[in-house]
This record gives sequence, C-alpha cells and structure tokens, in this order.
Amino acid sequence: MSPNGARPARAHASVDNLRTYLLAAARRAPDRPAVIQATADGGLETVTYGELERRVDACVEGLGALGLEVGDRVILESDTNADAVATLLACATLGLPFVPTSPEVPDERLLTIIDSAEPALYLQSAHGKRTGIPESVGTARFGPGGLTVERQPQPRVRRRRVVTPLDTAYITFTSGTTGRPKGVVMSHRGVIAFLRGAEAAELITHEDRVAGTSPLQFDFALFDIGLALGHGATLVPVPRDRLNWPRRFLSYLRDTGATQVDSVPSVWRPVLQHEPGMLAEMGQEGTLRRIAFSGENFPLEELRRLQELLPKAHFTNGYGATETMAASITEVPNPLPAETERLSIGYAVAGAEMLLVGPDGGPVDEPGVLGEIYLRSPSLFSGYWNDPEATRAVVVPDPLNPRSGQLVFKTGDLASMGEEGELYFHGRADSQVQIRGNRVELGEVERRIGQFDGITGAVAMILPRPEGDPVLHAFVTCAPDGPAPDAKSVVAFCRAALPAYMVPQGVRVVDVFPLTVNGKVDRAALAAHVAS
Ligand SMILES: Nc1ncnc2c1ncn2[C@@H]1O[C@H](COS(=O)(=O)NC(=O)C[C@H](N)c2cccc(Br)c2)[C@@H](O)[C@H]1O
Repeated sequence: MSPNGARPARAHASVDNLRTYLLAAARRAPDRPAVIQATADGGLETVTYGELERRVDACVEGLGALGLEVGDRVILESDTNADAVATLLACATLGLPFVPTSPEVPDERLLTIIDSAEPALYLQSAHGKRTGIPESVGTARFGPGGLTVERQPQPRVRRRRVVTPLDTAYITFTSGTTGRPKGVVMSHRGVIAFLRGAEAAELITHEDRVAGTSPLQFDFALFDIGLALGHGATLVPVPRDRLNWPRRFLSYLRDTGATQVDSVPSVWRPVLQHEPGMLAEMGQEGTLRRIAFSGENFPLEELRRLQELLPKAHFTNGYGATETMAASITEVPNPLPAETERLSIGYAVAGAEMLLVGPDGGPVDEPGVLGEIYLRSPSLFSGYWNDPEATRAVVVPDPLNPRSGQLVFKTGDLASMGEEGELYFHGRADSQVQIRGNRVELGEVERRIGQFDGITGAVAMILPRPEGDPVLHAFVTCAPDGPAPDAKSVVAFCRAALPAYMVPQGVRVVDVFPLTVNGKVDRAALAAHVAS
C-alpha cells in the first residue's frame, strides 16, 4: 500500500476512542463546565466543554501537520489541567499514544522512559521548564491556542488510514519496584471498558465536581479525567502547591465547590494532623459528598478519623492495577463498624470479575482462604511496552477454562473471600514472606502497632539479611504533641497480642512516611533508613 503521506488518520466518530467518549458531553451541553482550574495569578477559571473541544481541535491541527504515524509515541509532560486534557484528547483523535509524565519526575527517569518508548515528540506547556530532550525527539509546546513546534520530529512513513479501538491510547510507565520501569500499554477499548464499568457504580452525576490530586503519570489522574468528563461533570485538578499545604488544599476544595475528592490515602494524612477543625466545618457544609481513594490500604485509624470529620460523606475504596486501569469500586460504610479490621475490595466493576486462585492453580471457593486475585476484564492492557516476556507472566490463560483462549490478569495480590463472595485485600504476593516458616501478615502487625497510644501510623516490612531469617521492622509516626514511644514498649505491646514471629525486631520513629511520586508510602526509602 502506498504510504499515506497526505492527511493523518483519525478516529471515526462512531468508534470507541478516548476523544469521542470524553467529549460526548460537548455535543450535549457545550456550555457546561468541563474543567475548573487555578490561573497563574491565583484565581480560578472555567473551561466549558465547547471551549475544551475547540482546544482539542486546535491541537489536532498542529499535531496533524507533523506527519506522524498512528502509534508514534508523544511524551506529554504537564500538571493536570484543561490544556493537558485537550492535548491528550488530540493525541487520541490521531491515534498517537501519549506517555504522561509530570514536571516533578526527575530528568534521569524521563530519559529512561524516552530511551524505552522512543517517542516521536515531546510536549510540554508554554511555561514548562524541561530541557535536555534528546535530538532524536521532536519538541513542541501546547497551550490554549494549540501547538508551537520547536524541533520538527523526524519524518516517518505513514501507512495507517484508520484509528481503531485497539490502538494505544496511552503508555504509562509504572515505577516498577524492581529494575527497569515497565510501560503499561492501554488501548482505547481498554480504558473505555473500565470507565463504562465504573459508570455502573454511580459515583457521580453531571453536576459533580471531581477534585483530582494525582500526577498525570499515575493512571488515577487519567481515571479522574475519564470519570468526570465521561459523566459530563466537572474536573477540578488540584495544583501540586496546594496539596502540600492542608489549609490551602481545603480552601481550594471549598473555593472550587468540589463535591468529590479522589486521592491516595496519604493526601489526607497532613490534613488530619494539621487542619481537622477546618475539615470538620466543611463536613458540616455538606458540599463534599464523596471521598474516593485508591493505590494502597487506607490505615483504618486514619480512615475512621476522616469519617468522624465528614459524617455525611460517602467513602469509596477503589482497588486495582494500572494493567487493567482498576478492578473494583467499593462503598465503605460511614462510620466503619467498630469490629471491621480489613476494608473490603468488594466485587469487580460491571463487566469484570475477580477470581481467587490457590497455590495449586485451581480456584479458591471457600471463604477465609487466601488466594491470588486473577481479574477477567475487558480493560485488560495490551501488554508491557517492548517486553513480551513480562507480559506473558501476567496475562495468562483463564484458569477456569485454559483451552478457551480467554486471557486474564494475574494481579500478584492476595485476597480472601467473605460469606457473600466479596474480597478482602491481604497484600502483595511477592511481599508475603515467611519468618521461621510462618507467613507474616504485615497488615496485622501495622494494625496492632497503630493501636499503641500516641502512634498515628505504622508501616511494617520484612528486610532481608545477608544471612539468616529476614527481619521484621516497623516504622511509626507519632502525634506531634505526645511523647515519642520507645521501641521496647511498642515491641512488648506487639508481643502481648501477636505470635512471636510477627513481633518486630526493630521499631523506628519517623517524622512522616516517605512517599513515591504517585503518593504511596515509599517502602524502599524506609528500608534504606535501616540499611544506613
Ligand atoms: N484500594 C486498594 N487497597 C489496597 N491496595 C491497593 C488498592 N489499590 C491498589 N492497590 C495496590 O496497588 C497495586 C496497583 O498499583 S498501580 O498499578 O500503581 N495502580 C494503582 O495503584 C491505582 C489504580 N491503577 C487505579 C487507578 C484509577 C482508579 C482506580 Br479505582 C485505581 C495493586 O496491585 C495493589 O497491590
């Protein structure tokens, strides 16, 4: 087929594509607010669905003139805002996978991602500060008026004529805990399948204002964009400099009229510590209708405190991995019953199903027995970028029907089943370790330590030792006004309630828990504490 040098391929309006799905509201109600965001001078501005679509098309025109081929990667570096959304929707329109990243990602990590993804183009906003992009990559800046090209991408042969639902919407590089970061390749069909499944959870209506707090490279941010725009609601991206100051964070939520806040659990820690009063006031105002969290366990003591301050709000536990965007969205009772010791991750979203598989590879049917979660889902990713071996390890034949050709996602998470088949998360399979032949339940150690007077948070982990058994260590944060607990009392407190092998050898007080760029507790950083 002769190269289609003429005009770029586009997604047909009736076919699943992120742009079509997320701008549907633009057709129905162009004047409704799509994004409410901070302006440079500290004010707020509203971008309507009609204006958003105009910005998308301006960017499509700029991108379309660069001669890129469907599948060519575009690095998109930005905080979450209307122009970033317009740019990623423009990429979607042309079948250009965007690789989201954000200004606080270190240079060498960005270069690793560029080295792996071999992008055609690197995009940042008009005031982006990144330099040092390799010569082989084109560079441009995006803004409300479209693109300003600085360095043309290298010419490519264009063969593709159609953008299909199976084409890649984005590739997000996970901070792979081990070695090289893995690029999760997600198709338009996969993303939209999850967003449609999430609609059945009826989290929001078109009147909601969803505050997003995750950096663009974390697919929680992409979920926030998809959830808000997919419902014709309003996205309220929270600027990074607001997140780090509890009072400013809460003021921003109040000023923008946010009705839902999506975040990892750690976002609430400083708010609970420094501004419980202001949060309680907002709880009484009733504007904040829902708190949705994902990414890791929400420590129950912290969750209970948050619920006390927001007695009218709904709480939602979102569980799942980037490889399927997510898996389940579960309402958390408010208040949490006193006897609850573990949050439910419920059932997979509509159209998907979680299965527990035992060590023998067969299904786990009885309640209370641990198994690994396998997820059957139309939002299954296309594979890890350029890593078929890693892909084959987690995209596996359906254990219930291996001959069918059906593939499921092997999550690496352990869970047990309740009486009605709802699941309870028990941690990562690869973080389950034995101490003297006994499986250690880190969550149980953390829960026990969290009950010690004056301790506000606990993280337990197993540290390998060059010789002999791995060692169980605990890190704790304490109430600022209370006395720092001494390690011996904490160890004794654990010994009184836990089997010997689950009693930490070392207990170390830290001011705050270190966090990864995505806001999860950075366990590697804590482990380095001990090694130092
Ligand atoms: N709710 C939990 N309780 C406990 N452990 C959780 C929860 N959510 C995850 N995890 C853990 O994090 C792993 C996965 O990490 S990830 O790939 O970075 N993805 C994520 O964290 C976020 C996830 N893509 C996502 C994105 C958008 C919306 C939702 Br709704 C969920 C899972 O395999 C779990 O081990």
